[in-house]
Amino acid sequence: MNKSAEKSAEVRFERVSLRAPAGIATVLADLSFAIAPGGFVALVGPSGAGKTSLLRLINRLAEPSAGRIYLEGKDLKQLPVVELRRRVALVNQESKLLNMTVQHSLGYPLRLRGLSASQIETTVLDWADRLKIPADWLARTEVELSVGQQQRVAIARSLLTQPQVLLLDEPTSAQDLGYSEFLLSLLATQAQNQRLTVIMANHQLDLVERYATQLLHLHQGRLVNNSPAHQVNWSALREQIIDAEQREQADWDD
Ligand SMILES: Nc1ncnc2c1ncn2[C@@H]1O[C@H](COP(=O)(O)OP(=O)(O)OP(=O)(O)O)[C@@H](O)[C@H]1O
Repeated sequence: MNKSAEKSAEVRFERVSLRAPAGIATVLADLSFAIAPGGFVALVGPSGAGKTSLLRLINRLAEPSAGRIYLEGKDLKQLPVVELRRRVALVNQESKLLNMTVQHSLGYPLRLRGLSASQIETTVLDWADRLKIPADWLARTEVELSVGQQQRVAIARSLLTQPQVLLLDEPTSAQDLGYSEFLLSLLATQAQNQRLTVIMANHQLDLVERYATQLLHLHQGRLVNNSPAHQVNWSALREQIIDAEQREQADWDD
């Protein structure tokens, strides 16, 4: 990697490995890559390849067993975790509303940042509208929402704090095609216009290929492809991932 790419990188991994917490199994092995500000990264690979683990490293829900991770050139370990998590938001696969109504849950991170009640209300209503969260959901609690509806609320809650980096773990897994398409297009616009850096694990390659600017392809914890999206042969990639998943399933069945 040349020096200017290193300097301008928003997120940079330098020979990062991760071992499973209890044991010697290597979950991620020797990963090095850089993501530019405003990049929209498709993080792909078969189930178990390490996508969730990689996302968890970036907001320090896990620590590398070797190597370093940088945010705007600063080692993550030198950033206070609270500051890091304000700058880097993670929407994981089971985001919860913590027993609050949707409206309270959306306002909660803004309250923590000290915004006034009227600023909170305006921001919440604005982002609910942008993410197509109907007004009648706002008074509901978790048990009154489907998994897909909870997923939308979790994404809105992360976006309204305007993070610098947004980590998304399968954000469209419970959405219909129309909403998935809408969401990716909204994220691409945020990336382009607001310089939001998006790193998204997603299995729906046919959708992802239309919006991503960079591909990170993991296989068994190793980075097997890091390319600008326009250089990727997406149909070959789809075949590769399906093959890997079928091989793993066959090994499992034997
Ligand atoms: N806490 C843990 N302890 C032991 N092994 C773990 C732990 N977390 C993850 N692993 C293992 O690390 C590997 C990568 O898991 P990870 O969840 O990151 O994969 P993934 O690519 O996100 O998969 P999926 O697409 O199914 O969500 C798997 O083999 C998993 O079993």
